[in-house]
Amino acid sequence: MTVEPFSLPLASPLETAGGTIDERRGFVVRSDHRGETGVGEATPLPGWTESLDDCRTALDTASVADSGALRELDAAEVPAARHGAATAMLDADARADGLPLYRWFDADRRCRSIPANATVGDGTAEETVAAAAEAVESGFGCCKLKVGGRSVEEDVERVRAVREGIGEDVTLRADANGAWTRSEAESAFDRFASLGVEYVEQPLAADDLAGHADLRGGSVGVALDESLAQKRAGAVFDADAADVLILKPMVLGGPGDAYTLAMQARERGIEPVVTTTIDAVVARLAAVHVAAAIPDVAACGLATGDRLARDLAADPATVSDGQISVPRSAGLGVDPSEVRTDA
Ligand SMILES: O=C(O)CCC(=O)c1ccccc1C(=O)O
Ligand SMILES: [Mg+2]
Repeated sequence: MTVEPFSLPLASPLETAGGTIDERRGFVVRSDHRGETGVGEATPLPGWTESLDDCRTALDTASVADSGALRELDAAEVPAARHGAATAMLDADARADGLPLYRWFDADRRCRSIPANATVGDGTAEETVAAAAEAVESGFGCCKLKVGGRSVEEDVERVRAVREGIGEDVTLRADANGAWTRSEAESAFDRFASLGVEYVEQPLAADDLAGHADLRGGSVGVALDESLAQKRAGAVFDADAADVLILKPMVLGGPGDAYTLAMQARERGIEPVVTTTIDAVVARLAAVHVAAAIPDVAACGLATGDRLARDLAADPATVSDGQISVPRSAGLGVDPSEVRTDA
């Protein structure tokens, strides 16, 4: 296994209630397995995963373990490092079996494209309406707005302005990134109901599973994201705390773990939604394959590639009309030799 660092600036930083993401640093991982070279990506996001230093240390340690690198990497401790190594192995496996990765997960499936939501960062009402309108203009049928960075009053006005600007037919979601108190969340949910908001991601702090369970039951759903990063999925299931689970393969330890969790969620009547952590092309492709393996998947947060100023390779999973095309070639759909950290 080889490990190569990269650093990619964002052309359009993502403003959230938890801060601004303006650069992504990580590692390209290559691994020889079953006669194929597979490629993976470990792009940690502190707060969500281990730090960049801890990721590097874990990958270096795993790469000198001559077999079973994956066994050295604990999904709870170093999820991004494990994602990098696991993706490289899966890419090689799927290549060896001549299947696109999503069909390596489920050979019976055929999927040409998956629906995506547009991701609209925090901003003034005018900025938010402009970004949402541009997304709808380009064909997105679902927009996710970052909220929680300003007062509930202001966020309600932002969402109202967007709803008026884009009409009734576009699905609207919000993501508070854990910013609200229980009473702020209750008032936001009341007001969002009449604006047709489908669900709010992480309205409350990650550890408040009981508070999230109490918010459920109305027309606005509860989606958990940070809670899943912090807690075991079993605790989220046991608390009946979610209508929707946000699955970020980079946070969960890899594409295989994310796929397994998606299927477990479905069995419990919880809708899985796959998203990136604003990753480079290799990890975005892995997430696209996880989403493609889920029958009738809901719109996913995977249209994030255009935020990067440059990338590790050309992206074969193109976005058009709010749909992401699913690569049909074996593995992830990118040639490992075309993945370059100095691009
Ligand atoms: O879900 C999306 O639309 C894009 C991904 C996204 O919002 C995100 C990206 C990086 C870190 C956290 C988050 C988040 O969902 O909170
Ligand atoms: Mg989120």
